[in-house]
Amino acid sequence: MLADHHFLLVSEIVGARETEEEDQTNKDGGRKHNVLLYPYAFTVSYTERTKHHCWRCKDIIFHCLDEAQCQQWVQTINNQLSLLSIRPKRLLVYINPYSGKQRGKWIYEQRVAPLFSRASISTDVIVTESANHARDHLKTEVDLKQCDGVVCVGGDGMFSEVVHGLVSRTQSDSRVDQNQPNQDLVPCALRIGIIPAGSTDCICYSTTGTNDPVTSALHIIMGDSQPMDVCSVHHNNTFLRYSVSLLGYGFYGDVLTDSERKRWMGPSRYDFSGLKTFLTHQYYEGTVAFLPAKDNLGNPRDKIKCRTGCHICEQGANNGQLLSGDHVYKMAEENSDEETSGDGVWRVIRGKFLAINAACMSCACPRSPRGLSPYAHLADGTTDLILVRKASRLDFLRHLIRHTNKDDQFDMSFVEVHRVRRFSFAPKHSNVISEVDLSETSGKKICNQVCTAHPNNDTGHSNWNCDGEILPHADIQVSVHCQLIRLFARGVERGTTFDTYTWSVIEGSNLSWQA
Ligand SMILES: CCCCCCCCCCCCC/C=C/[C@@H](O)[C@H](COP(=O)(O)O)NC(C)=O
Ligand SMILES: Nc1ncnc2c1ncn2[C@@H]1O[C@H](COP(=O)(O)OP(=O)(O)O)[C@@H](O)[C@H]1O
Ligand SMILES: [Ca+2]
Repeated sequence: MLADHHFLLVSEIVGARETEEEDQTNKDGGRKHNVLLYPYAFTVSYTERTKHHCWRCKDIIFHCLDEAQCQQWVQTINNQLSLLSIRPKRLLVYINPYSGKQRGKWIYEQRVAPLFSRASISTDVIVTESANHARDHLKTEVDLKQCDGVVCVGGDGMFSEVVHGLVSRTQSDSRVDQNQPNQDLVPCALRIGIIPAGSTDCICYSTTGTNDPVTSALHIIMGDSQPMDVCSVHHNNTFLRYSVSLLGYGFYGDVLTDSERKRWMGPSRYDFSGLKTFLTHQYYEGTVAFLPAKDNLGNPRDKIKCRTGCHICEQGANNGQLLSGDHVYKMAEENSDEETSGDGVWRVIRGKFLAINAACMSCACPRSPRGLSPYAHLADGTTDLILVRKASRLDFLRHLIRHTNKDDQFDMSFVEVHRVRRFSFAPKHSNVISEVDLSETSGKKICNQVCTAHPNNDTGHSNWNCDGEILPHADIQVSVHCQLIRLFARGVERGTTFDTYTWSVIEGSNLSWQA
């Protein structure tokens, strides 16, 4: 072999192959003498980090004296890779051809499939024909033992379909009843990969640090694994949906409701509906009850970001956030003497809100690079509950704009934020008796609220935006299920000076990180 040195970690190699003739002359053009001295060559593809959390697949060509040596190198490298059991070998791929700018199929075929084939991954590809095609296929038809993971090509809605399919299938295979709000759910065995091709791509961005299809494909190939929390949403004792990113009532619910009628506009429908909803300036009255998270999981303003190998998420998993163990929890009215920082005390807040948002992860996306709750964690078993009370248009605008820059959107008198394990909401004008009782085992009614019957149930209510789907009920109960699913991702890697600083504060030592 030629003495041109390259160090490659096996764990960062995508695959090896004998170099095609055109590659030898094109890519290795500057080294024509190599071809004469060493006529045989093989190419090793590997991942390289570039800017802004993006990864690229690079090639190195190695030259050999004889063909047998060349083949042996290729075989040895690929054998080593096949021993890495964390890497997927068979994937089930769902493509939503209508996501975002309708480029999902092109993105997959042109940018992702060639990488999978380099990594010797075999795929079953399904282009969906209607909404819920992927969900129902996973729920009933697929033999899950026949693949090592599921990949969705699309936006947050498509990811949500795959989560619903996999989580529901796992529960029904284990005979677990999803309708019980207190039920501990069985974690899904298969990992999920997201190839971003949607309108918001918040889940991909929050778990990889970017919305780049090639980066996501490389995380899948490397067999990365990132556990993630899932919220279950119930109305009384009926299961409604799961949520992994944003549950938003008021502003984000209204933006979504309006934007659904404008799907033809593509991703810019959210800007249009966002402006319209902002100008409408509607507020909603209701009662929020929540169970705060344990103190060791930090708080939404502690400036500790969730990063690869996050210690807060590790604590969350160790806390044993089993929902069925909640019987010791009791109830405290707001402003009561009850110790509210300790675990186990429900709090109740009544008011008029412009928005009620629960962010189970940062919800960072290209529109808001720090996200709705910049210090929320992917896998700690909690969600950050953000209450935006009635305020002037100008103040609300200042709050919204802060999502797009570096200023603290929570540092405003009408905004409060709590890290919670469970919460519930009851709108004021409801024609049902809203019974917010999440703790069946306690035998105590946590919050009983008899609301005034309203003649027209359509007025005075917003809708919940549940990861981009509109929920049919305003009064809901939400529980966070710690680390219920896993993604082919590793969380956002450290890299900036600020992150390194935060890290050293947590660890009490000066650890640095090379990106
Ligand atoms: C005046 C300036 C206002 C700017 C405010 C910017 C805040 C943006 C925060 C966005 C948080 C998005 C959370 C993710 C939601 C997705 O699940 C959902 C569905 O995304 P999808 O259509 O499936 O890609 N998208 C929306 C916008 O509701
Ligand atoms: N073939 C299809 N035809 C119509 N709708 C589909 C199809 N496949 C998936 N969907 C639905 O399209 C919606 C939006 O998908 P998503 O991938 O999130 O795109 P976007 O980010 O643009 O909203 C989801 O609710 C999903 O269930
Ligand atoms: Ca979380």
